[in-house]
Amino acid sequence: MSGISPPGAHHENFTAWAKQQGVQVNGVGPASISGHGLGIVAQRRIEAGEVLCDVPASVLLTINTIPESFRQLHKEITVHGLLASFLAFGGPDTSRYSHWKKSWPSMQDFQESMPILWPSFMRETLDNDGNPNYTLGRREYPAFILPPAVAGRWAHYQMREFWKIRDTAPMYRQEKKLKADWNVVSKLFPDKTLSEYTYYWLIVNTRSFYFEVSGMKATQNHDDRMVLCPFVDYFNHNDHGCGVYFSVKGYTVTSDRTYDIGEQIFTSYGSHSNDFLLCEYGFILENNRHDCLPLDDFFSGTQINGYLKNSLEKAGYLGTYTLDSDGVCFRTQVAIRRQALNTYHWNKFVAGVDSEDEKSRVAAATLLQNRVLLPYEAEAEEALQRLEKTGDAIPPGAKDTLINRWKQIRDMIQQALLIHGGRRA
Ligand SMILES: C[S@@+](CC[C@H](N)C(=O)[O-])C[C@H]1O[C@@H](n2cnc3c(N)ncnc32)[C@H](O)[C@@H]1O
Repeated sequence: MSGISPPGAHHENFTAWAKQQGVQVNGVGPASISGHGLGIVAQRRIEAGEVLCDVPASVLLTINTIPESFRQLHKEITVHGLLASFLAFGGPDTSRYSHWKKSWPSMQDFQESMPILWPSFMRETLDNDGNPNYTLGRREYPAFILPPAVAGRWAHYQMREFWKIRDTAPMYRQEKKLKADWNVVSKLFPDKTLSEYTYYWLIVNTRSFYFEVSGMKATQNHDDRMVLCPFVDYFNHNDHGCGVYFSVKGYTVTSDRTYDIGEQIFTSYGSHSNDFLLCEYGFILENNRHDCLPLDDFFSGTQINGYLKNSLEKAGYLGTYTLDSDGVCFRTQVAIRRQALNTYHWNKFVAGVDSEDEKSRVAAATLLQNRVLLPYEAEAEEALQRLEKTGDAIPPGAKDTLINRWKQIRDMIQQALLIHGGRRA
């Protein structure tokens, strides 16, 4: 099949090692797949419901696999941070994993794909020529080239309140987590560099699986119940994919449908939007049934008056506003109508009474268009224009991904403008 080639010696060695450790592999194997790094392909026709691989718990890398003496050095650290520290600085105790380590992507791969590693100017406003610009001219319109749902910044004048980075944005939460972990680890290994640590931290970020093992505190953060699972970490993600099941015995991957020989087989990492996938895994899907855009910023801070906000809260409709290929969600419709309609009509809408007259419908559609959809569309148009002009300071992989992502965002918004009556096809 086009774009699929043999994986190379490191991966053959790793697969042989994994099998020696008790990993059972059935009718599938790793391959190099263009645009996907390594992935898993069918080596024969696969039927639905077949077990494709089975990884015994004894082979997993968990906090319990890490020698007690190494673990004890790290007093307060996340499981993520500890696994990364062990892989980076665990010395001879990690030699068992040498074949596995050689099967992983390089730091350069991460620099191309992971927003957290992209050059810092990419977080700044770009001027009309696509150059970083910290002091915009009066006639210039600013643009941020990282999507708001990744970096938490907006350039559109209506969203200036969010000009400053929101520390709740996914990329900044990720940075905060890395910084906190490195704060612990750098004191234990003062001669090591942040770059060495970051590489393994991102390996754990992009390749770990949810698991519960004894020794994890009951209070352990749900997001931090993670382990590394050899071979299963070769599977790439799709919005439909094979089931990955865990039990105390280990992990099993079972085929969700039939596959032809040479076809790539995916698992699903979860119901993630493309902005989430970009931030956490460094890629986006061309078609993603879970894709959506959060709209909460349009109803936060001074975007909405306190009284209306309180009534939304009382009614259980404050926050979690989204837009997807079907338009804006019902919660968003409720929040818009809280601002566009009087309380009587709003209460009727919330109660599901279909009493909306033409005047109310137009008022809600206009507000949605002017407050949310047009500013978001302008954000996308400006980002795309600047991106087209940026030179080679942006890693080529990053530029392609961002252009594709902003186009998806723009398409979703334009679709919503059609659905909600703001624009004709
Ligand atoms: C668990 S690993 C999967 C194996 C990985 N492709 C490799 O080369 O080792 C997760 C990483 O694979 C890549 N990936 C997963 N699904 C992808 C997809 N649908 N398209 C492109 N890259 C994908 C991303 O780089 C992601 O961070």
